[in-house]
Amino acid sequence: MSNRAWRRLLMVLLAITGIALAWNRWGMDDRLVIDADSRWPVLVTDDRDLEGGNSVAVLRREGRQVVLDCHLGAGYQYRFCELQFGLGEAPQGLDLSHYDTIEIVMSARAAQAAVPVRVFIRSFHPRYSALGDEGSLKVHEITFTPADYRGALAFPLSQIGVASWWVDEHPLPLEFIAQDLTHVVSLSVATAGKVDAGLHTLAVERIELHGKWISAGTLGLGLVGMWAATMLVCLVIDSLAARRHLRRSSALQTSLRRLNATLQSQANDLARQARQDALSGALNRHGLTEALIGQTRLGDAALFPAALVFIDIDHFKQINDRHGHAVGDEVIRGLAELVRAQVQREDLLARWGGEEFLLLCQATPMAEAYGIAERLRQAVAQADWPARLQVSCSFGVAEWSRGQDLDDAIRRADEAMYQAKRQGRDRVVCAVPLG
Ligand SMILES: Nc1nc2c(ncn2[C@@H]2O[C@H](COP(=O)(O)OP(=O)(O)OP(=O)(O)O)[C@@H](O)[C@H]2O)c(=O)[nH]1
Repeated sequence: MSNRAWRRLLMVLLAITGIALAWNRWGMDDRLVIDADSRWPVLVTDDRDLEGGNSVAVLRREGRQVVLDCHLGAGYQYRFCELQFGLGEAPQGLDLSHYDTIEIVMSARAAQAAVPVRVFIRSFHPRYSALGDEGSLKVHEITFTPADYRGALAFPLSQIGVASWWVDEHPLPLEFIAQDLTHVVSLSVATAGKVDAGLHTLAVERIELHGKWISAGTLGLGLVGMWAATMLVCLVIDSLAARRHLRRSSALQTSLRRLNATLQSQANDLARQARQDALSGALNRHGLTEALIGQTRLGDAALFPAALVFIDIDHFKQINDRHGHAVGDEVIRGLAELVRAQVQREDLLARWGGEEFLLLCQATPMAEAYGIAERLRQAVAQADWPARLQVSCSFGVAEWSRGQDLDDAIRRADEAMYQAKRQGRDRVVCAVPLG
């Protein structure tokens, strides 16, 4: 992905994150109202079914309020009256877990005085609840005095903990004694414990639950997931693209390397062709000059005194005329091979003209050069030539000493070779007679 695409993606993710967080903070409200007009059925209960219980609960409606008149009797130890809103049938009930605040607008009086009340939330759980047995529902409980809050109290729903007496009566593993509001069956307001007998009036105007469709925690997790998933997908796309790019560039590199090698070998061929005679494989004049420049770098001592041997095939025209140019070519090639086989590696052999070769022997005095030429002459005479030819060569030998002009030395060798021709061919003549 390009930098621009990354920047755009980051902007989009930041915008989504910002909008979602702001919406969660100031919007996404979920509100549940429980009052006289809401759809929840209302009923009252008292302790008359219990041992000695003689409290009497009466339900009535007064304007917008649901009122419980409770004649709290002293017969039962834990006397009570209760006003209950049925929120759902067990086992499903109603899920209140996503609400975080509860607001209660109500009053509670007894003998003209403010009294405390209890709020119960009962919920079902298959681990400890049985269908049809209200006593098996988990009881969450909080006690407060409405008058202390001027009749309107709002607090976090998490403050309504599991009733301690319920925990005592239900010895369960720890994970089952925490608040659980996922399957709420009822929400009640009841007289508090240990209040005096007599007439108690509990008037509930409204109970409201507030929350968010999505809790801040869930939203945070969702946003982190969105960032992580997007980054992961982008990184995978990027790494696939990088691998594709790498494959393409390595293929390109390979073909460039091959092309380079081909060009290099062509350049080497061309350089060799520029220095070499194609027919005989010996150096050409330019090649000899270059080779000599290379030799002079090694120092004069390695080169001088050098011997120049001019070699010319005798009556070569006749060979061509009688046996054709192809045979003539073979003789030229054969002579070059024969000379190379007879001399040292450092000696330089160049094709000087049609059937003429120039051999340059380094650090070779005249007497030794004469010996080399004579050996070559005999080798030519004894060699097997195509078409059973009898081939001979004339040799002219001259010395090239330090400080002497090379062209001069070549001319002297050439003249010596012509002298050999004149003297009857198939012989070696030195430019300076040997002592
Ligand atoms: N086959 C062949 N012939 C060549 C080549 N280059 C030159 N020649 C021939 O070599 C012959 C040289 O002839 P000449 O210079 O008269 O010398 P020659 O016949 O060897 O006589 P002498 O040198 O006097 O012994 C010519 O006929 C050229 O055409 C070549 O590359 N291939």
